[in-house]
Amino acid sequence: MDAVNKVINEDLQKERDKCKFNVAELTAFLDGGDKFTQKRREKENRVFSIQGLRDAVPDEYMSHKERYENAVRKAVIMHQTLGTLEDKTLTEYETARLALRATTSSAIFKENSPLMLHYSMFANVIEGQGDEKQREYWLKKINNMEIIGTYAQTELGHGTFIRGLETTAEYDPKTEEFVLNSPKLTAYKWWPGGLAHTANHCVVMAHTYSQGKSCGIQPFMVQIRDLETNMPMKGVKLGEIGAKLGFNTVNNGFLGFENHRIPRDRMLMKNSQILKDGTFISSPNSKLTYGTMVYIRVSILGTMANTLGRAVTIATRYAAVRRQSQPKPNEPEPQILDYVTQQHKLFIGIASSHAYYISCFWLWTLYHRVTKELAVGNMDNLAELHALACCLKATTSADAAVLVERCRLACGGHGYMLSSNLPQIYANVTAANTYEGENTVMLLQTARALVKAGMQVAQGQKVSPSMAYLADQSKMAKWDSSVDGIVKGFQKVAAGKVAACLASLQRHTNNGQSAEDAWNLTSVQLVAASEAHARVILLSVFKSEMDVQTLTLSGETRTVLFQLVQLYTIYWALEKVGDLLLPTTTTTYSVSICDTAMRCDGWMDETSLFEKSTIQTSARTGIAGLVLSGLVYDSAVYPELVHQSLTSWPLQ
Ligand SMILES: CC(C)(COP(=O)(O)OP(=O)(O)OC[C@H]1O[C@@H](n2cnc3c(N)ncnc32)[C@H](O)[C@@H]1OP(=O)(O)O)[C@@H](O)C(=O)NCCC(=O)NCCSC(=O)CCCC(=O)O
Ligand SMILES: Cc1cc2nc3c(=O)[nH]c(=O)nc-3n(C[C@H](O)[C@H](O)[C@H](O)COP(=O)(O)OP(=O)(O)OC[C@H]3O[C@@H](n4cnc5c(N)ncnc54)[C@H](O)[C@@H]3O)c2cc1C
Repeated sequence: MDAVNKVINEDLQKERDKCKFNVAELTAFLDGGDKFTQKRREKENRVFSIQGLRDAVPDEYMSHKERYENAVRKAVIMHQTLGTLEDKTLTEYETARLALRATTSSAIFKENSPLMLHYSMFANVIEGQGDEKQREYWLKKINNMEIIGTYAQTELGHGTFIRGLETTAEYDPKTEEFVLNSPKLTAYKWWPGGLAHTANHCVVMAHTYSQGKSCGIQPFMVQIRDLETNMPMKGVKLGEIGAKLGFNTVNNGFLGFENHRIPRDRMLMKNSQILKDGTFISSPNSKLTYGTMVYIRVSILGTMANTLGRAVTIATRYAAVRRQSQPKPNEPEPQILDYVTQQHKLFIGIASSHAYYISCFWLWTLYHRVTKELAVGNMDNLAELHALACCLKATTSADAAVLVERCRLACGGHGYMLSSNLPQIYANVTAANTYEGENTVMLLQTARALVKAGMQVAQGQKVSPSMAYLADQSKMAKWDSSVDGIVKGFQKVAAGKVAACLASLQRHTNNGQSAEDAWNLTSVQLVAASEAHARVILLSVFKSEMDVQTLTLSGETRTVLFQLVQLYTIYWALEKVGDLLLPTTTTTYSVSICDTAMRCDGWMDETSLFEKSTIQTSARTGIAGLVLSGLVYDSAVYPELVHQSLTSWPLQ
């Protein structure tokens, strides 16, 4: 340890010495307690002490094939090292929490492991979709690595639209088998990780038919390669999809079927069944088939916390050791960390990473509760979980990608070097904007739930807890610049946007548009409403969970954590200041600006501005007026926000 300390850069050491809180306490807080920090370290020490996991040559100097082989080699060592560490004494929540923090894999694979999908979606889909017998049979093989699997859903022609999948599984009662086919090129599975050369089994989502009728999309366990030779099974076509921005060691592949037969019991039958004679028994809720995606969307919040945490750690350390320019003559060049603009770039990354951890733990708790409810047939909270997972997955992955790129830029030229690892981290993080549900599509899913909730509020009905604030708007006091006050402001913004969406949908349908066209015409606002809702959740959960969870921490640690909460909140208040300063009462702006098409319960309806080109000029003038009146309306708030942001960002 002494030897290591001696080579630590002097500036970095000075920064560390300035720390006013107990680092071990904060670490244990994030891990969920000392016991878990210890478990995590044990895992890390085992992995990091293995010489064979260090690359002799940097990945980027290897050929594509060498990189893949090197990744497989390391994945095998990782499994041999960690495979036995499963701790039966932990609850599901604790295991998930530990897995979130113990991300040894990201230190070993720059572009992820070829077994990534085996551990995540493949194992989870058997857990969630298999009946008891199937779970018992397959999970043992999965845990022992007797088989290696992946999750094959996306096709060349369809990723988002699952109901449009073209792979078919037709039941043949004579042989009690399903016959799998890829009728067209667009029906080929395209993207699954590990499919190209690694996996010998996969769960295939296929459009299922029995007795000449569609039984919807169902999951099937399919052996795709011979376990001895690793060659494709009869009627199976496999290959690699090609080079990508990142994920190059994940071995993403394609898969096609030609009359490939599998036994009846390979359909995962926890939710839907096909009996021997071909009778189809449908799931109590067709969306249960999509359960694995919900699981991964929840875990993506943790992935974003870790990934952003890595990037901002690299960039902040760099900012401590890098010196540049000479603002004061005859004085040494300052550390770039002393520039407030540099702090502005980096500290929001630190705050966001913490916000995502906290939100992820919170969402896991809901996930585990809903999973338990589903096990006893209670579907009441599935829609809320889905709506939260979608918008939080989309918002955190979009923000994390922006912030990681900002970290890269904050390292100047060195951030452009692969040796900084920031380009690879960016490639990983930006992928999350697309995989597991493309972000716009995810936001539109949450928007569906928001629109429903908005209509329920209008009819005086109760809505789900995370959307209850939509009903409280009239009672709500004016927002202010405290953290809780800003959360209220964001609730007003989201409620206003939802109301504007409802009005726009109504107007379009009144004008004779179909519900689908009205939805499409309103979709830019729907996405904005959904994002605003996600901001409400992220801000309010960060604050409220911190309030409760930090009670036992020392004053110094609490202080720094609440500085992060404050920083995160003020940052987003300033980012969305236009939204926050728009007046939310009908009295602040009037019909005369550009007629009722522009307003909805006092909220500006942006679509109508674009649509009504004839009134665009007057509408623009109107916006200026609105913003001005907004400033008057909240004149006390804005300067205070700016002041607070400037004084609280440079954390001690
Ligand atoms: C776009 C949607 C969400 C819905 O599409 P749709 O065809 O309009 O759906 P629908 O059948 O009409 O249903 C709409 C209805 O279904 C509900 N719903 C949709 N998904 C869920 C869910 N998971 N849980 C609970 N409910 C769900 C929606 O809320 C709608 O409900 P509503 O009608 O409003 O009451 C869906 O098809 C979807 O999830 N698409 C995204 C595909 C995706 O995520 N693929 C992931 C592939 S695997 C992968 O990327 C691995 C990456 C690697 C890694 O993880 O590391
Ligand atoms: C790195 C990576 C790993 C992956 N791993 C796997 C895997 O292991 N297994 C697997 O099955 N899949 C995997 N995928 C596939 C991934 O899940 C899909 O790419 C994703 O679901 C998006 O689908 P798509 O590619 O068809 O995009 P599209 O749906 O074609 O999206 C293209 C554009 O169309 C827009 N769009 C589409 N539909 C709508 C709509 N209804 N309303 C508004 N806009 C819309 C989108 O917003 C987007 O801008 C992976 C993808 C990546 C990038």
